[in-house]
Amino acid sequence: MTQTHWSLKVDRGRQVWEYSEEKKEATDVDIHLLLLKEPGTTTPQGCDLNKAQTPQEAILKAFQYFSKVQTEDGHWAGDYGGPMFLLPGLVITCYITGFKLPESTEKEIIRYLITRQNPTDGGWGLHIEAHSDIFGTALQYVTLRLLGVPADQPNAKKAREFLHANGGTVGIPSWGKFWLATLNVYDWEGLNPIPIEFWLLPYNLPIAPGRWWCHCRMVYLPMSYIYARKTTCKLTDLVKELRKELYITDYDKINWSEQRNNINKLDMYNPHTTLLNIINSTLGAYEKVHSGWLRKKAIDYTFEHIRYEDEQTKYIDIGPVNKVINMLCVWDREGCSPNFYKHADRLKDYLWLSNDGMKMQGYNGSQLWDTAFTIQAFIETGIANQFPECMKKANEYLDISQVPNDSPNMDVYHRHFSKGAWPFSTVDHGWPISDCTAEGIKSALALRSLSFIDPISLERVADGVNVILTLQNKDGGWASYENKRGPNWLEKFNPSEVFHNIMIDYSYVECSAACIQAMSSFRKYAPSHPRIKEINHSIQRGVKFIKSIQRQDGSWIGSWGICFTYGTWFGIEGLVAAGEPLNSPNIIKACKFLVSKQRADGGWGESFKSNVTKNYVQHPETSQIVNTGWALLSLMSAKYPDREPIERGIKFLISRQYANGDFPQESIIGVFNFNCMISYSNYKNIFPLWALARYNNLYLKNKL
Ligand SMILES: CC(C)=CCC[C@@H](C)[C@H]1CC[C@@]2(C)[C@@H]3CC[C@H]4C(C)(C)[C@@H](O)CC[C@@]45C[C@@]35CC[C@]12C
Repeated sequence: MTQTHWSLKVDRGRQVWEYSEEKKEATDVDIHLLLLKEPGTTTPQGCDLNKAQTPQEAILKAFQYFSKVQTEDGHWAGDYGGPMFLLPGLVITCYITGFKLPESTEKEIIRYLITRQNPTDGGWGLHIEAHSDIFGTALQYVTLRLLGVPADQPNAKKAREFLHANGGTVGIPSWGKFWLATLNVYDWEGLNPIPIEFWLLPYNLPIAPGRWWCHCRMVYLPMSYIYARKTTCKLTDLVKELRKELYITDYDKINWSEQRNNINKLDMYNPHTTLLNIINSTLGAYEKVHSGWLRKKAIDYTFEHIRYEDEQTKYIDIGPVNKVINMLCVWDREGCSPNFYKHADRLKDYLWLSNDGMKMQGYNGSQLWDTAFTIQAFIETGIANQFPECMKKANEYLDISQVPNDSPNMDVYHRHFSKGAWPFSTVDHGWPISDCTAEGIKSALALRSLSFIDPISLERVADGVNVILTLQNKDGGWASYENKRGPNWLEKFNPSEVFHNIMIDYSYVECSAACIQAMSSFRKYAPSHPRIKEINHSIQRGVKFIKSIQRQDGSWIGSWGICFTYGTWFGIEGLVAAGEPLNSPNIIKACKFLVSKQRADGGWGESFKSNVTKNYVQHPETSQIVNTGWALLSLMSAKYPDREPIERGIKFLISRQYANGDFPQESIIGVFNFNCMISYSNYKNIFPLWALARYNNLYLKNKL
């Protein structure tokens, strides 16, 4: 019997890691997620340790194992960590507001930071696999110190040495400057202005915030509030010590206004444009003369939007960055009010425990996303009917996660329709996403092949299709949460230095292909639906868009996964689902591209540098099971005529499967804004299984 202090509690997708003083018996889910036993050695009921020899055995074992680590409420939970710039915001907010995290949580956070420290140079980077930089190192250093780690503790000392050897913290990117200024260890003069009056601009101006990508909008909303209010931590003894530790010169002698555009070269990925620098200087001058009346009006206005976002998401908020800044805003406005405590309670939704310690996730989980893919992979095996309880629970999760209504006063708060959409994580979060809605539709329809399922009605599926239809952009593609609302040149104002493409929501191959697939599937189930003409037309436009962004070499670049294998998987599946002939030049070229990237070990493996550089970069070590899964799914979807590369890929996957049916966790596989990587720990169980299932159906046709 395996014992644990920590156990995952779930409720309608909400995930909270609970600590108990006394050790309790660990569930299969806890053992799987916390790696409480050597990976590959656990045997939940029905699993054994006889390694699979054939594709069919591999499928059965993979299904059996993964079905046993489904949570009680029907979803698959996993680690959605990776970025290193999130946890510091949470800890700094707790410190400033005086909200004390439980000691058990603090201990696990410290363990995480120490585990993830670069042992060679003592720093941290933008994400767990990135090179060390100032953003990562200064923020983790501050976090350790706020959690009580003394300055002379070896890990802290080493981190400080890294900072000092690289010029100190003055050259931290703007989001780091923001957090340090709130903590009172960076002067507000050292920041370019974050003008709150912007929020009062009318929507018909192309630069109005309502046109920005929702993540950018929802981060700069509370940031501009805090900047306007200059919400700053008290000058405690620890703050005074940090002022000494972070810099190589005397804090009081730093020329702060000269630091506004000082970004360390280790951190720089997206340099400011000249236009942005000119605007920043102008805004700097405006700051000195701004109207007090207008500022107050803007502060009240932004707080009303912050409150709306909090209430619509039950205080989860759209993402980890605005989550904690909104919490700070509520504290600034109301002190430790009931709303402040609603925020504090939802911090738990972002804190994820794993074998490396406790981190802040990039979202409140990836529940719906992972569950929708799992359902589709399971159905494609042809043996889902042997797992009725698992499939029924997955269907229930899908059912309760569909967003029931539009948000109130959508226009005022710049929200898109959400009735009928699926979110990425939970219904409480509720922000609709194009491709999550698409995967929700695809999996809801796929479940209809199982006689024991009480399926989601076609009316409700049509509500999802409606959201997709409304989200199609003028270019024929689909963006992530909303339509593309602003011009491309808005990107010239991107102030973030570390991310690409944050200003507006662009059309992506992933989102577009998923929407095409969902509508193609829907028209099979509802061929005489009143909107069928509209759907057909939308699919055609989508196909044109996908073809228009295919690269010369036949690939598509991925924006949310690493990288070309991910994008190309979507590109091919989208075209095939729409009915594109398999001998079309687009499909042939895409397959050729994939085959040209196959490695000697039979698999495919990309480095995260593919995303960063926007060119295919082979993984420095070996093939990766998830990249291999995507490449194989693509080739088989296109019915690639040569079976040999496919067989080599399948052999590679089987060779990597553990004897118990689980698969190893390899390199990080997700990404956002080209430069920051994010973990999808369930992908290792989903995509190899899905590829094996397709292989069996295509070539072996063996009943399992
Ligand atoms: C505001 C910034 C720059 C940082 C905060 C992080 C978030 C922007 C991103 C963290 C999770 C992301 C990646 C989110 C996750 C799901 C994807 C997707 C797989 C559904 C994809 O296909 C569409 C875009 C995603 C919603 C994502 C957007 C960006 C994040 C929220």
